[in-house]
Amino acid sequence: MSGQAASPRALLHLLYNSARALDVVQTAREMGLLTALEKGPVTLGELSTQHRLVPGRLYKFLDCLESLGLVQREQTTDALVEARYTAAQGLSAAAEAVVGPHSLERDREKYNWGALYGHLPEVLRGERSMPRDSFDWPPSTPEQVAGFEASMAAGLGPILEVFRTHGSKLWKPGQKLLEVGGGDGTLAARLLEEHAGLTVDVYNLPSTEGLVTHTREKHALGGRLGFVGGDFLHEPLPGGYNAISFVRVLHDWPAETARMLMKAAHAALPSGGRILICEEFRTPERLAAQFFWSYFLMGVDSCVSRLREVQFYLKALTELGFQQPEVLPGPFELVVATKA
Ligand SMILES: C[S@@+](CC[C@H](N)C(=O)[O-])C[C@H]1O[C@@H](n2cnc3c(N)ncnc32)[C@H](O)[C@@H]1O
Repeated sequence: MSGQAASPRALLHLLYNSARALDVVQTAREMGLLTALEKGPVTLGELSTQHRLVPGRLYKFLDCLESLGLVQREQTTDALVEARYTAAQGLSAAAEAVVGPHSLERDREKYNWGALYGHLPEVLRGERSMPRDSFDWPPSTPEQVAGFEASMAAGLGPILEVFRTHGSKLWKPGQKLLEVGGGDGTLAARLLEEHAGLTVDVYNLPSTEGLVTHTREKHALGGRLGFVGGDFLHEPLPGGYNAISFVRVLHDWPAETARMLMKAAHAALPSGGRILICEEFRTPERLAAQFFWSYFLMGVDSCVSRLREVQFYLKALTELGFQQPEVLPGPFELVVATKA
């Protein structure tokens, strides 16, 4: 794949055809064509025989995928059936994540984005916002709290993976973690299942206590999964922990608040205690994955929701006196630093 961005005009043509483009991608996924293409190169002849498809029609179908930049074609003769195709590595996994049955995008559709759709001039002028009964930040009604935390838990996959990859380096038996803004406790529960000697307290707004209780019961975790109700904007973080984590929390707040929270963690940790920060650090691909929220949150001023470069955190942690800030690799990176 060239990896080059489409020209503005090409991109706009594709955007205009987005419903049809999705139909093509979904069909390719469902018919197993993406997997075959990813194992490629494969010729049009082979692909149409394997899947019992009409070569001339499949060629046009593959033109659609090629225009989207999802496959590359080599054509050295005039014979259509000899055209050879290769898909971008990771295409099947990407299609699964974005258009598959458990797609994050599908989950986002339940939010009332239609309240802004077609009204962006008023939204941008500050004359129209997301109705608070549709979405409030932080979530206010019990339904909003439960719906929001369930959405967050559904998107934990890449986070669980980075924690799993570095688990043996991160945790020692007997350690206690404070999971700040820890949602319904799903991440905490998964960490507890993987690390027998660990205990975790979720620190979250008091309104989420019932959700964490439910998670504790669902995973049969007893006293290993605790809950500390509080509001980190108005109270210090509690002490007594070896590590404090912020997972998809700091990016919701302006830089000053994010720094204030890292400072609160520094104050609460003992010497040798660690801060862990995991969220989507800003890259072009992640900005694209964030498109829905960039759009939706135009109507919600109380939620800053910005993807920050990882350097922001490394600099802030060093300035606060944390030592050896390190970026552990993974589908979302994990920043870890130690209090001197
Ligand atoms: C974007 S969610 C992330 C949830 C979870 N860490 C995850 O990644 O799935 C932000 C979390 O911060 C919590 N939160 C928001 N404002 C808070 C506050 N003032 N004090 C404590 N927690 C807060 C929310 O309730 C929510 O659980």
